[in-house]
Amino acid sequence: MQWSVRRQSSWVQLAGHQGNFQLSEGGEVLKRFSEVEAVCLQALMADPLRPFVPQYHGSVTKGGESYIRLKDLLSGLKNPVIMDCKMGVRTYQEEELTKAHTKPTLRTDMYQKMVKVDPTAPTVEEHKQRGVTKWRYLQWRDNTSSTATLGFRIECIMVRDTRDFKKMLTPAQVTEALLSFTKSQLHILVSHLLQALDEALKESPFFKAHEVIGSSLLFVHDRTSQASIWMIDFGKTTPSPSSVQLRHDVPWAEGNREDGYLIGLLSGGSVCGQGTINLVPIENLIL
Ligand SMILES: O=P(O)(O)O[C@H]1[C@H](O)[C@@H](OP(=O)(O)O)[C@H](OP(=O)(O)O)[C@@H](OP(=O)(O)O)[C@H]1O
Ligand SMILES: Nc1ncnc2c1ncn2[C@@H]1O[C@H](COP(=O)(O)OP(=O)(O)O)[C@@H](O)[C@H]1O
Repeated sequence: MQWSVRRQSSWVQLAGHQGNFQLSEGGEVLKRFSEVEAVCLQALMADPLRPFVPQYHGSVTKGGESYIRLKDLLSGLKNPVIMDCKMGVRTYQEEELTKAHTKPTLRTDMYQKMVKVDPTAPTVEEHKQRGVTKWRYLQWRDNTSSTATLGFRIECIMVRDTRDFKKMLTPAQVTEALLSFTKSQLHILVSHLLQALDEALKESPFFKAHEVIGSSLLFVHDRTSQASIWMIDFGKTTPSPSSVQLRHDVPWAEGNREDGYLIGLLSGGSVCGQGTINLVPIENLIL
């Protein structure tokens, strides 16, 4: 996942794969087609979670590429503030672990991403091979972020503001402005939206029957009364085996398929509720 901010007019892509999205007409975005994601979105359109999922309009082929058509969640917002939180206690599928054990493929790009963050993270052997398996990389990312402990991690926050900052002089002033602004929205997000989402998840046949891996909650507000939370990215969300009844609120152990989604929702809600937003280092706020 890149910490990228790409802007096409007012549209912003906070995270995710480069080149996966295209802005389309009529308040839609196009996301590179994935069968797994399309099947999930189709099912979600008839599920209690529908109000929390961008409207799905089927697929389209453009320039020889297939895309999923989604409602543009930023459409109509002048100065959106967006936060992408990746949910769950792990971001790799169990199949990735099996592959790492049985048929390991070494990824040089992931080794390089790892070394860039922490040159001491790879083992002696990984340094020698200049590669790590995808499972090893994703697990390392989970363990070195809040994913494994809190059940979610903040991928990126973006604040756009057209207020006049010219006379805002000191770092303290800027910090205070940012924090007070974000804080004032937390109340809305926590008390209303997170609770409503929690209730919808508990009612949802889709949620009961799916292992939700690597999916994000996209928080969007525009500093007015408009605030929303959206479930996005179902590229690694798959039906759980019929023999497994997922709870979503217990830790993962190999074979139990648990994703820990509700652990993340609960801890995210309590972090926000206490107003302790210092979980997000200031340098990660992109203006
Ligand atoms: O965020 P960083 O540390 O860059 O790592 C990324 C994210 O984990 C991506 O997950 P997501 O799409 O949920 O953000 C994952 O894509 P997958 O969805 O394919 O697992 C990428 O795997 P590769 O696409 O194999 O590189 C991996 O390189
Ligand atoms: N329907 C949407 N409307 C507006 N922005 C979106 C929408 N879906 C995704 N995005 C933006 O794109 C980013 C990456 O989305 P995601 O589905 O996670 O991509 P990937 O599968 O490549 O990881 C999000 O963080 C968000 O900023």
